[in-house]
Amino acid sequence: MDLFNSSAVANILPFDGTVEYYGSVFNAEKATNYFDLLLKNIEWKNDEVMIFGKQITTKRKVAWYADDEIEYVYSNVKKQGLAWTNELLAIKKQTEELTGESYNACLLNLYHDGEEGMGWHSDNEKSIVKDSAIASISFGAERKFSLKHKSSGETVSQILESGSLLMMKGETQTFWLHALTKSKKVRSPRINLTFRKMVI
Ligand SMILES: O=C(O)CCC(=O)C(=O)O
Ligand SMILES: [Fe+2]
Repeated sequence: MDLFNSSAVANILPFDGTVEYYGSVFNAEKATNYFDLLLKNIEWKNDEVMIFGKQITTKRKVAWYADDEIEYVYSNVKKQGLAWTNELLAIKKQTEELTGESYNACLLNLYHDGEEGMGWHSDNEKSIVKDSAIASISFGAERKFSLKHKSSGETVSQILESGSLLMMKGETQTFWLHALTKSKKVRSPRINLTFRKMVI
């Protein structure tokens, strides 16, 4: 770590990948403002996922925004990327500056409360550029984000604050799963954005 560079961010993974938690990068006022704008302006849809061969409609809502021509196949459902909104472009720009990476798509998730979460998975579809950075921005309720090593089972957790940035990169998706843990204690909504680099 460069001790003279105050923006140096530590890797929270012990091995086999890099996950950097920057903490809050948007102040509370900006975070609340973005939460309200995204809630209102994003075309939220219930997600369709395949669980043990059954099509399930999730309570969690999702949306897929991307540069032209990029589509996304997920649980056998093909999604055409919607055109970037002003606030998404502003958040994307700031995320690119902070992480020193560029992104061409964003998956948004709206969790109404702690009863909604996301199970263990890795974002390693062929449509994603291999080992590219994925930047995750959170607004609203604080939630626990966990990573689990695929062979050792070792886990690492991080509370994601409102306005925070977490970046996963390198071999993280090859060796680790991640999940958003459910919690009965969380009674307010959270919006998460994952900026990605898709193959074009
Ligand atoms: O909500 C989160 O923090 C995680 C979202 C996630 O893993 C995903 O969209 O692939
Ligand atoms: Fe993910």
